[in-house]
Amino acid sequence: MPLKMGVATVTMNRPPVNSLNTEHLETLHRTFIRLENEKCRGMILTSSSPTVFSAGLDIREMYKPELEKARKFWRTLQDMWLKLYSSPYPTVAAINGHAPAGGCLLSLSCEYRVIVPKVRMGLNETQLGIVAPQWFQDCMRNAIGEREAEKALIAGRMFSSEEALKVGLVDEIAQNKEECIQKAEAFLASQANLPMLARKTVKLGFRHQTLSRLLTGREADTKIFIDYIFQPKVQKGLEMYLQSLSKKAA
Ligand SMILES: CCCCC/C=C\C/C=C\C/C=C/C(=O)SCCNC(=O)CCNC(=O)[C@H](O)C(C)(C)COP(=O)(O)OP(=O)(O)OC[C@H]1O[C@@H](n2cnc3c(N)ncnc32)[C@H](O)[C@@H]1OP(=O)(O)O
Repeated sequence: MPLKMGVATVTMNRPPVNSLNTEHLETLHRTFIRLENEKCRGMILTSSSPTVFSAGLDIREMYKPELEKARKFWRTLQDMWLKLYSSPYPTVAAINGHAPAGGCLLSLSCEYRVIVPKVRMGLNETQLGIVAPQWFQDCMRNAIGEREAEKALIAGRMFSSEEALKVGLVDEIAQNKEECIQKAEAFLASQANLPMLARKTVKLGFRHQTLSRLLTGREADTKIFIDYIFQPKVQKGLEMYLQSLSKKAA
């Protein structure tokens, strides 16, 4: 995590697709805490993969899990998201590859998004037979508005880079990762002279409702997750999805 002029670039590096298991989520959470403690001036979130930003939650954490491990997984996801979404420093996602589901959530939790061409992003949970949790939905709604979010979430729509720009899911398209990082740095530079306290207060004001919805209902949210994924038909769906992903590789 190099800090250049107080700006950190956090590069996810969990091959092959940066899927988010408990350990990876813990690493991200610790990183965001450290950045806050070190009074970082801005953060760029990106990926070491040339084709994938993040494939979202690691489906193997939800497929036939032990109950306590599944609970821990979900609480760690909540912790990581609460830290990122409420970060006092400016955040940019340099989306240098596909960003389905939890990968899309990561980018939506940043303040500004730059994407490379020819990749897809969105909350595709419905297509997997699972449901994007309320706070995932809130992040999408906050980015693109009620009507577009409702349509996208019901369909589990994956947007192309161009479609994402058109609907406001991302702020800019860059030609490649290098340009993506340059544009991310330019956004952070545009924020650098703003009084930090005022900036942070306005950001948290906008995000307060979404954050408190989870903060006041964390246990209930965990229970909803557990009850949902332990349903036999949901497990069957996850099994088939995992098989389809593996078959693709074969
Ligand atoms: C109100 C009620 C609310 C109830 C809430 C309850 C439940 C909801 C809970 C959570 C919400 C879920 C959020 C999620 O994030 S679910 C994950 C969704 N992710 C996806 O659908 C992406 C799947 N992956 C892909 O589409 C592709 O892999 C890719 C990202 C486009 C990359 O393609 P590429 O061709 O480069 O790679 P491969 O497809 O060959 O994959 C390589 C390798 O990785 C494995 N893999 C891919 N994605 C995942 C994943 N998300 N988890 C685990 N493993 C993954 C894939 O199987 C391959 O493995 P192999 O061993 O075969 O090499």
